Amino acid sequence: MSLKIAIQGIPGSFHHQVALKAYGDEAEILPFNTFEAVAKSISQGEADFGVMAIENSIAGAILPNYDLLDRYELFITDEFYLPISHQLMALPGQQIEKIKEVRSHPMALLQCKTFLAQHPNMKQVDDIDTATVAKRISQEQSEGLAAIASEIAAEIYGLEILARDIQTVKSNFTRFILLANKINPSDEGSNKASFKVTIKNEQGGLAQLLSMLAYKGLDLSKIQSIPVIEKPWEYSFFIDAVFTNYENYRDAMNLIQRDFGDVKIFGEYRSRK
Ligand SMILES: O=C(O)C(=O)C[C@]1(C(=O)O)C=C[C@@H](O)C=C1
Repeated sequence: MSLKIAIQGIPGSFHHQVALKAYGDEAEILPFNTFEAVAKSISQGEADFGVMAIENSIAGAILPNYDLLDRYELFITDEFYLPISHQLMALPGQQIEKIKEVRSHPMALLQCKTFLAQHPNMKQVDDIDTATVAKRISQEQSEGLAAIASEIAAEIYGLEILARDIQTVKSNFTRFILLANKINPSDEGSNKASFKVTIKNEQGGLAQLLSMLAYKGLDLSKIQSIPVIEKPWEYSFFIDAVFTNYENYRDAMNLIQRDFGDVKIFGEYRSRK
């Protein structure tokens, strides 16, 4: 029986590409319009796994997805870095000067900010995902409308590329997390963990926490503060850390719980960078 994989988006979207690369062409893809619906599908066990973008090298973190990970009690089983190239596409035969509106996923529009600033005649509109816009343009034969999406989306939906590689810098990556509603069955090769620490707001508290993590040999690849919504102006810290010694990493987790505050571990997996 093939695995059911929840994603936000349709064939041709970047999530769809990651799902096939990570789980194989045999996977059954469950497409959703929102990240929240993806999280719900995984937590209820409808999907075996899910794919969720968490961070892009140009546009930064997708903050609401940290909250979904936490609120739906999901676990990170792996990560995936996809190189992202964006193409401006429209119906065949359209001229770039005649494009009045460009639609895409908000993260994709952000990654093409410099190009879009050079084309002020194009009104920018957020949409569900990159490929959905390409599909709609094709189905409705919309003139004067362009999508920002992948080359694969242009091929699938029969659109013509009007401008290539329009992301602000050529080397552009999105980090995706692979999610399940159960913890990773202990992977001997784990050398990375994602966890949330909620500490009291005391002078030097965060500095001491970071020193302890460094002392225990944890190399932080990301730290993201997220508001604790029940307590205005208090924050949790979502941390990704790489380690070489599993025992030292476990010690660090125990020390956080003993001396600093609450720690919630989202997953231990292999670093793919
Ligand atoms: O719209 C898509 O194709 C997506 O897969 C979404 C998404 C994102 O959520 O960041 C994925 C990768 C790119 O960073 C741009 C958009």
